[in-house]
Amino acid sequence: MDYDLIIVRYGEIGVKSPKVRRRFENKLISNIKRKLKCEIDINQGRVFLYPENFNEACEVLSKTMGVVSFSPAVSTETDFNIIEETVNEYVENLISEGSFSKENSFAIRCRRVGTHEFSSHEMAGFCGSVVVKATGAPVNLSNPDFELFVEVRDNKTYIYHEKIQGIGGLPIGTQGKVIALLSGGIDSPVAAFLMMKRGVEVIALHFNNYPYTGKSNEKVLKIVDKLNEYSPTPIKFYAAGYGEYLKKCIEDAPIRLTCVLCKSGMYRIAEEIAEKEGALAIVDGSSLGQVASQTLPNILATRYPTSMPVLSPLIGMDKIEIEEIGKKIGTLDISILPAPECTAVPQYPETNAKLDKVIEVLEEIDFDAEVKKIVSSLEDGES
Ligand SMILES: Nc1ncnc2c1ncn2[C@@H]1O[C@H](COP(=O)(O)OP(=O)(O)OP(=O)(O)O)[C@@H](O)[C@H]1O
Repeated sequence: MDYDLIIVRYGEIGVKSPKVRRRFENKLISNIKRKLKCEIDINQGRVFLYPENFNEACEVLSKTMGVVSFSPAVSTETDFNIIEETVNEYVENLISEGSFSKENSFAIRCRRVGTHEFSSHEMAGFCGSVVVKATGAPVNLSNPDFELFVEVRDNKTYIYHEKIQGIGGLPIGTQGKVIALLSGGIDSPVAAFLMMKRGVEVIALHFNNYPYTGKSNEKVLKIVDKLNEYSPTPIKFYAAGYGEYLKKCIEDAPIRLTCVLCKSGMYRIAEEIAEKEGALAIVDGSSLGQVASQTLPNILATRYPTSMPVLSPLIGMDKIEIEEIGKKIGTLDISILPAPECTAVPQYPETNAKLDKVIEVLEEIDFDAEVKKIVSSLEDGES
């Protein structure tokens, strides 16, 4: 099919006040433009894209936050004779591509914006009769095999047959920045993705537990690369060397508390980076009860030293639900690549941490000084 343009629909942006809406629309357009060189118009709640390569454009739109659905379309003038010609040509192309035949029942779905001497119902009836005349296919308005969409907007009319689903959400960059704790496991990439979908710019922070895990950051960098497919700009990546701090926790604190102290340190360091980067929250992949560190007492104890909000978008999800999202967005395949387990995890990790005891231990290990040390030696850079 020789398309002229792609019609892009966005959802929640449409219900904002005009000022906010304009800002969100501009962000959506600039995000698309960062990934795709093409002319873009915006009009009456729709974005119109005029790409050179339609496959590439569809690929970009399917990974752009804020896009609810999109349709490659042909455009024509709002004139019955020209519409008849265009519908005939469109249907001919569909038949030769094998996507429609006279055996398929069909319906015309018409929308109309502007002032015209016909109703959308009349236009649908007209286009339906054109298709019947050309193909002999039966009309079925309630349960058709095939739908052809005719969208009349003032003096322009658009014809398309596909509504390709996008991710939805809000354009990245409309909701500020967060620091996402990215482990290389299954959950944290999904958590980061869900926050990106709500319009935040994510800065990734990984803790390298070497020598208690492998030395390489390769796996987590692959995950960042995958998340980059959904981001208009490359995600900034920080890697913190965490082995020395873990050694201190193991040697100088009750062994059962290692995971609690490990997580507390992550949040505190994330908070320091957030302040430097102008981020207003921390995101992690906690899911209640999934592992020892994710019980309610431990969540309270680990977050205590941090005053910044820690957002856990997976907190109420089951592992299967999380894995399904990971699969859909392409991070799961990377997350399940083999990697050494962390050997700093004690045999019996604390699942019922007592806050006053944790506070006491944090003082004993001079937590703040440890955090400072790690922050000052951070490696940062774009992934
Ligand atoms: N090495 C790490 N670097 C950065 N963040 C981490 C690291 N380890 C854990 N986290 C953060 O803490 C969250 C909870 O980690 P935990 O190890 O308790 O659970 P998990 O189910 O193994 O998480 P994941 O599947 O994301 O690895 C992770 O989702 C992630 O956000």
